[in-house]
Amino acid sequence: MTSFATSSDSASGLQAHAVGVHFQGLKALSGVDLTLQRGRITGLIGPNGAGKTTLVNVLSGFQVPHEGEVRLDGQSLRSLSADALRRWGVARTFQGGRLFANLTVQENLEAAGVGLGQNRAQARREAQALLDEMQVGALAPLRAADLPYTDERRVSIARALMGRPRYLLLDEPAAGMSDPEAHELDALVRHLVERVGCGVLLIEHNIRLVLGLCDEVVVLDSGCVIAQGLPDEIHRNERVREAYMGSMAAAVDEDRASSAASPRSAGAAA
Ligand SMILES: Nc1ncnc2c1ncn2[C@@H]1O[C@H](COP(=O)(O)OP(=O)(O)OP(=O)(O)O)[C@@H](O)[C@H]1O
Repeated sequence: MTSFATSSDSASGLQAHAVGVHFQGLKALSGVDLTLQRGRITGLIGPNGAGKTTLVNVLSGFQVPHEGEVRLDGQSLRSLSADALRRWGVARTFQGGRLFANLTVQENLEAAGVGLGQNRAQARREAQALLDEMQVGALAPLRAADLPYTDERRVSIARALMGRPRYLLLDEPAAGMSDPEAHELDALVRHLVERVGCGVLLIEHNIRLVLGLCDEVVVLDSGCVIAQGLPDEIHRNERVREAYMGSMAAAVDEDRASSAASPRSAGAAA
C-alpha cells in the first residue's frame, strides 16, 4: 500500500478537518468538520446546494479541498487520489449510479474487485455474495444499462461494498424511490453496515428516514455545519427546524408521537 504523510492528530475515523471548497468565488464548503466512525451511520442533510455532494467528493478524493484536509485515523490523505482512497477503504456511490452500462451486473462488481487487487475467483465469489445480500442476485447476468432505477441503486451499493470498505459514502441512494422503497433500502444498508462494520455517511432528503435510521446527523446549510448531534437533538434543534425542516417538522412530530404509542420505529412511518 502507498504510504502517506502523518499528521500529529491521532483521532480515529474518517475526518473532514476545517474543509473549505470554493468555485469561482462561491463558497460551497466553509470550515467543515465531520468525523465518521466505523459501525455508525451518520446522516448528512441540508437544503439543495448546501454542499452535501461537495463534501462527499472531498471525503472520497474526487475534490481537493482548498482549505483544510481529510484524515483517516489521524493521518492526512491530502496527496491521495480517489483511486488510492478507494484502496484505503473509502468507497462511495454517485447520484447517477455510474455503473459500466455495457457490462453485466456481475462484471461491474468483479471489475471493482479486480481493481482492488482481488483475483478473478475472489472477485466472482464476493460479487455473488454481495448481490445476494442486496437482494439482487438474480440480476447478475443482466446488462447494467437495462436495469430499472431502484435495482441500479442496489447494484451500485453492492459494488461499493466490494473489498469490504472501512467507510461508505452514499449520495442519495434512495432518490426517486417511493417512501416504502427508500425505507427498505435504508434498512438493508443498516443490516450490511452492522455485518461489514464500516462507517457510513448517508445523504438522504427524507428527514423521517434519517432520524429513524442514523446514529448521528449533521446538518449543512450554505456550506457550513449548522447542527450536529443525535437524531433527537437534531429534531429538537430550533435552528434546524426553522432553516430546513419547515413543515416537515410537524410531520416528524406526528410520527414520533405515533411510534411512541406503537412498537414501530419513527423511520418506518415514512
Ligand atoms: N463543479 C462545480 N462548479 C461550480 N459550482 C459548483 C460545482 N459543484 C458544486 N457547485 C456549487 O456548489 C454548491 C454546493 O453544491 P452541492 O452539489 O455540493 O450541493 P448539495 O447540497 O449536494 O445539493 P443537492 O441537494 O441539490 O444535490 C452549489 O451552489 C453548487 O451549484
